[in-house]
Parts: sequence; structure tokens; C-alpha cells
Amino acid sequence: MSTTPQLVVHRDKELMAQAAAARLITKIVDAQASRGSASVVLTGGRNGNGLLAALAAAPARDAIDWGRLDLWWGDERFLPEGDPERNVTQARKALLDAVPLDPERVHAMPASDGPHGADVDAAAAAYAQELARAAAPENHGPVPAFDVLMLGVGPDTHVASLFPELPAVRETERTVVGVHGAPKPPPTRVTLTLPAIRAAREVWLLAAGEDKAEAAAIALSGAGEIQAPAAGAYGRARTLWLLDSAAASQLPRSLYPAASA
Ligand SMILES: O=C1O[C@H](COP(=O)(O)O)[C@@H](O)[C@H](O)[C@H]1O
Repeated sequence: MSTTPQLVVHRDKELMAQAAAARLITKIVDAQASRGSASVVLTGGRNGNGLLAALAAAPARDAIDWGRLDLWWGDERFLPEGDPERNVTQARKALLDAVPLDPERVHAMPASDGPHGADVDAAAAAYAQELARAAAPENHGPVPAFDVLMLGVGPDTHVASLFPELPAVRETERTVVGVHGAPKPPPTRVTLTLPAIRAAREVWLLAAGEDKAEAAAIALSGAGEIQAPAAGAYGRARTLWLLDSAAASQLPRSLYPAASA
């Protein structure tokens, strides 16, 4: 069942990143207190990396027990290990190299020079198996119930590597698929599918900057998920859109939240 999106609009992208980082720290600390550990799905892109950099700079990051945090990825650019364009490489640089994570709990998606070579579909299947192994019986499905799954929203409304009209966004069975011919480079990618995304307790969509304004307005105005993948991304308990005022500038008045900071 979909949850109605809640919107928070911040003054600018810096404030949005700082507020989202503070929100994420609280979520992780709460999950660790109540369940012993936390699981978070990271996103690539400018807004996702901005949030990680803000988290790295936040003194409250020390409240997190980094050794009891599982990190997953919503998508990956299928490139060699260490390539600067890989989402995991950028995340390491922005935050992960600076905190005491348990390497066993950092679940990067396979690289194109990994055990599956250039076979992106085999790489996707392997990641699906890794997710399935981590799922608990009470999760009722082949992926863990992620505490927070973050998604950057692309100017074309893509989320993860689910691009409008491509086969990946139509997937209803598999949790991870290979993407061929993505319109944004690189063309070959690995992505969670909408069913996997919807297994998360909370889904947070991040959109900052004027180039995201049209995408946010389309996705939040009743568009279909095949044409506007961001419209199909929601969490079981909560769907939260975190925007800056530029990205919110084309939202219909009826959607614009009263409170903004
Ligand atoms: O390529 C990707 O793009 C999206 C959005 O990135 P942005 O720079 O426009 O914010 C990102 O969410 C995704 O993880 C990434 O692989």
C-alpha cells in the first residue's frame, strides 16, 4: 500500500543536506536503540553525496554506532572498482572512509571488473541474492526492511537507475536488475526495482536545485510510475520528499507545505 508523500522544503541545498543528515542520524540512532542495528540504502548523485558530506561534518555523527549499521545501495554505475564515477567511490570519499564501519556490513553493488565480469545481469542477480540472505523471516520478502532508503531524483524523474519507460521500471518480480542503455552515462547500471524500494520502512526522495523542479512537480502531481519513476517510490511507513525551494518552485500551491525552513 502506498503512503502519501510528506514534503519538507528547505531554503537552499546546503540547509537541505544538513537537515536531512540530522534527520538520518536520529533515525539510525533510534533504530539501533530499538532493534539493535540499522539499515540504510544510499543513493548516488549530487544530493545524495551532499547529504553524506553534511553527515561527515556533523558532530552528532558520533552518536551513531557505525559498527551496527548496514549500508546498501539503490543503484550503481557498472564501472570498474574504484572508478570515480561509481556511487560507492563517491560515498567513500564523502563519508564512509571517515567512519568506523564494519566492512562486512558495507554492501556495495558489484563492479564491472568483479567476479561477474562485464555481465551486468549476473551482477544484479548476485546482489539480489545478497539482499535475500540478509532478509529476516519477518520481512515477508526477499529484501531486508530497510530503515531508510534514500533516492536522488533526476531531472527526468528517474530514481536509482529506474529511468522513464525503460524495462527496469516495469519490473514486478525481481528485486535487482541490470540496466542497459540508460540515457544518463554510463549506460550500463545495476538498480533496485520498485518492489525492492517499497519494502523500505521509510523512503526519502531528495531533490535540490532548479533542474529538479519540473521532475518534482510531475512526480507529485499524479503521474504514472512508468513515465515518472519517482512517482512509484514510496515506503511502507513513510514517504518523505526533502526539497529545497528551487526544486519546490513548480509544485502546485495545494502541495506546497505550510512549514518550511
Ligand atoms: O546517476 C544517478 O543519478 C541520480 C540523480 O543524480 P543527481 O546528480 O541528478 O542528483 C542518482 O540518484 C543515482 O543514484 C545516480 O546513479
